[in-house]
Amino acid sequence: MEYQRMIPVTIVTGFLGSGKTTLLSSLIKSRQTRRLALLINEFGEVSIDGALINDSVGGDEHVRIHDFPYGLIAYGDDEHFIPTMQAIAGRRANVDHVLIETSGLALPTAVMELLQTPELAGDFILDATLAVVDTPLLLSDQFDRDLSADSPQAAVADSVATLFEQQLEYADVVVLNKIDALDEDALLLAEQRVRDRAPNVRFLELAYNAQLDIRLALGLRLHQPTFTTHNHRFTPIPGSGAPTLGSHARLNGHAHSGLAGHSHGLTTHKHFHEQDPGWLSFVLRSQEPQQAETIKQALIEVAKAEPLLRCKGFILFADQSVLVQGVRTRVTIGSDTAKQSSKESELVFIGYHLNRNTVAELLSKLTGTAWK
Ligand SMILES: Nc1nc2c(ncn2[C@@H]2O[C@H](COP(=O)(O)OP(=O)(O)OP(=O)(O)O)[C@@H](O)[C@H]2O)c(=O)[nH]1
Repeated sequence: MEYQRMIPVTIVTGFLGSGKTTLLSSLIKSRQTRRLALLINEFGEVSIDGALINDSVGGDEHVRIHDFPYGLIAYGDDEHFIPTMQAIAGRRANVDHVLIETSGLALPTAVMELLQTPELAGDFILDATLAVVDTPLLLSDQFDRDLSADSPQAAVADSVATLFEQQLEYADVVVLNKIDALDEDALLLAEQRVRDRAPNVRFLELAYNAQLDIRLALGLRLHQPTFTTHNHRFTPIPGSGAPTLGSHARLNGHAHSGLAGHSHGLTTHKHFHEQDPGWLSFVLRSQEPQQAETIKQALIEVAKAEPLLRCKGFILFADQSVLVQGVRTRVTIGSDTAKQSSKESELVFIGYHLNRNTVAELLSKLTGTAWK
């Protein structure tokens, strides 16, 4: 039988808004000669990430994007994942690496399992699973449980913490992101918090401005059958100027052997998070032009008042549509403008038991414009 090269797959996971798409965009820019296929999965019904990555690709024929809105990649009810992967396998001569961005509410296990099914196992091999962490949120206890009361807020915190911990648990590599304003002590504390939650993580990497050296992200071969027990070493990026974490020595010596696959009992795990009906996403639209500062403050107020974890989309100002990104109460109005002119603002909201009418009313009141 003719030998067929297995195509390596990297899964990029991480909680809502941790910076997966931004990180992938920067990886694409540093791809050099690698030919990439990207599968982008979002929880919301409107694909924002796919559009942003498409902008980064800018017509590069060696990078192909496959968009999966609706957030349910790799579940039984997703009929596109296996055919898409098979089509990628069909053009294997032109694909060096597959990157899969899961939705911020997904565990990577569903994808990991599917890679082992008969339809895909002969063509793909898991390279590594990366979990991207919003480090400032980790440091401000936003992924901690609220043990103080049996309240709706505690339920949100509990659901967030569970998901966050499990994303870390299944990761080979944890990427500390959004660290541009953090000092060494803060980084060490963040490392400790990750290790407390996920002692088996093999690598911890630092992404300044959502940039990761591509050699630390792709081609890690952490799941190759030929791997035998060995020590890992952390090698600082040459010339990057990035400080190393003081305790990187502890990253060495995490022993694994044989197949080196995850021993997390994948088949027994119920992927309940994406099926947890508490997590909701909806889109609100407005036809009236918005004011930048007003909409920004309004979104911050909504995030303070309601269980809103993420919002993103394009806002129509007087003469153009501009990207808006909200991660909890941190809202930024970007410099990116929509490629296609739009006659309305369109925002995706994601939250836990988030009420659409309440958000629409609040946003309408705070902006003095109709949102529905
Ligand atoms: N300051 C700073 N902001 C960042 C960094 N990485 C990402 N962001 C911002 O964080 C927000 C969310 O980034 P995304 O890349 O869309 O996050 P995501 O994980 O893909 O989000 P979801 O797909 O919705 O889960 C955006 O406003 C980014 O500009 C970083 O390293 N530093």
